[in-house]
Amino acid sequence: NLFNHGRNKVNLPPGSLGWPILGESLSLFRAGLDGVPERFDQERIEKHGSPLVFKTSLFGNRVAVLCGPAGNKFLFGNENKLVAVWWPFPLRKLFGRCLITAHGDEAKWMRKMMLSYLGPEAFATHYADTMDVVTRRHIEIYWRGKEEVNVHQTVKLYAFELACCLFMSLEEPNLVAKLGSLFNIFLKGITGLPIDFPGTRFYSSRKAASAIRTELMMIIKARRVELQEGKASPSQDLLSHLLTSSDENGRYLTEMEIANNILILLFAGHDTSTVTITLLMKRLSEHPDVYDKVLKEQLEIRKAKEAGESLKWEDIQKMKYSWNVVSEVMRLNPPAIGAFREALVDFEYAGYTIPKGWKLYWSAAGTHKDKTNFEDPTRFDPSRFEGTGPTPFTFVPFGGGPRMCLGKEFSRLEVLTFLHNVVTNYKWDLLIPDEKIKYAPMAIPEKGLPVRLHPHRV
Ligand code: HEM
Repeated sequence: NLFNHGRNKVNLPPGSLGWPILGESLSLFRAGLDGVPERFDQERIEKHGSPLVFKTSLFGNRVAVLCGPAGNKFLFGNENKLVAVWWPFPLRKLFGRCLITAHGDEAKWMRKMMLSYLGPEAFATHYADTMDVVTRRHIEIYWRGKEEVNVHQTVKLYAFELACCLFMSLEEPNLVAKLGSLFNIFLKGITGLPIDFPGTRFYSSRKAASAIRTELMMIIKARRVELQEGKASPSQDLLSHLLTSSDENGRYLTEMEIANNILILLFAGHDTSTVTITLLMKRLSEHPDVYDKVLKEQLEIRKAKEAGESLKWEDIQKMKYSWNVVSEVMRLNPPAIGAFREALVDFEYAGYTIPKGWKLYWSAAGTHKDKTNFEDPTRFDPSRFEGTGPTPFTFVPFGGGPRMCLGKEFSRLEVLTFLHNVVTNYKWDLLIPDEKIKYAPMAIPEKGLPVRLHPHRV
């Protein structure tokens, strides 16, 4: 143990460990609530004079924050060697055995299995149509004929319905609504303190997670029977795929592991996509010139299709300008502000020692708002993504390396399909101009972005 060597004093990174137990967690929360999570990094880099790394303490853990592209590259490149993915306790406890708590070969296997359903090929062959159909249905039910819409609330519903449909072929409105309301209770306990007795958020969240698991287990068991009887197909959706795929030793996921993995996908894909679409609509309304260019690109795609024909994989590939706009939205407000790793061994970084067991943090918010990576970093400017785009490891909304976001492609398709359908139908005004964005821990406009809709005249 490094700390027992009186003679070899360990050279820890500069920084403060703050208060006992709480550490500097409150500063991080406060920076988020003020809408500037990057302030946490910026203040410490300035104070301690190291642009590369500083130490802090968060949620009872000693943490080294590795800053900027060099830190991102180091952490993404050393997964399973010097570091391994790590999530704070409430998450690990609530999700049980699944991808985010698995490491090494097991994590690789689970990722591969899920990716074969979330990657571009699956989209192209299995569900491009379905995604567009579900999106149009959502617009018909929740947007058509309305003068005003609360974007965040409505899109939340959309993301959940879409995931239920594509992951489990679940469309029965009452069951989706029941799962949705349980899921919202579940989400509230994920980032709070893990205090577990009746009345606390964590307790309600744990109860909601177990009620969702019970529902999922019923769906999984029913599907297993349908598959055995030939009434469902192995490639029908993610659920069938997980039930019928094994590793090279013939190991299948248990039903509980399948339920936990579906829960993690619902969680990881829910607020992230919702936030991206909500802030995209905010920026498009604030920048009419950008809106016009996006509309032009989307109308060209629409015009090349028959009336009512669904979007195809090739159409999504043509949405280049639109994707630059989405990227700039995620640069300014990364839906996930960063993520953690754990040190597997003692190692050196930038001349400092990081002891085994310490946690490490990479910060998308800090990297994206640093003027050494992006000129005039608070200005909204999609042209940054033209040509070769940002330099490697400076734009990291999805992380990188072996634990990069598994839903990167899925969310690209989801956001662009939604964007296509919303801009070709509407222009909109913000009912609260300059609505403040706060992070708790994900970015949301304070009142959920109420907008007034103006349907295009046809
Ligand atoms: C705009 C949308 C999204 C953003 C910005 C985003 C961002 C991220 C980030 C930053 C991570 C952590 C990577 C790390 O630890 O280094 C992550 C992990 C993950 N994401 Fe996403 N995500 C998005 C959408 C989705 C969607 C739609 C899904 C599922 C369909 C998904 C599934 C996952 C999973 C399963 C992980 C854990 C991967 C692992 O530990 O191996 N994400 N995401």
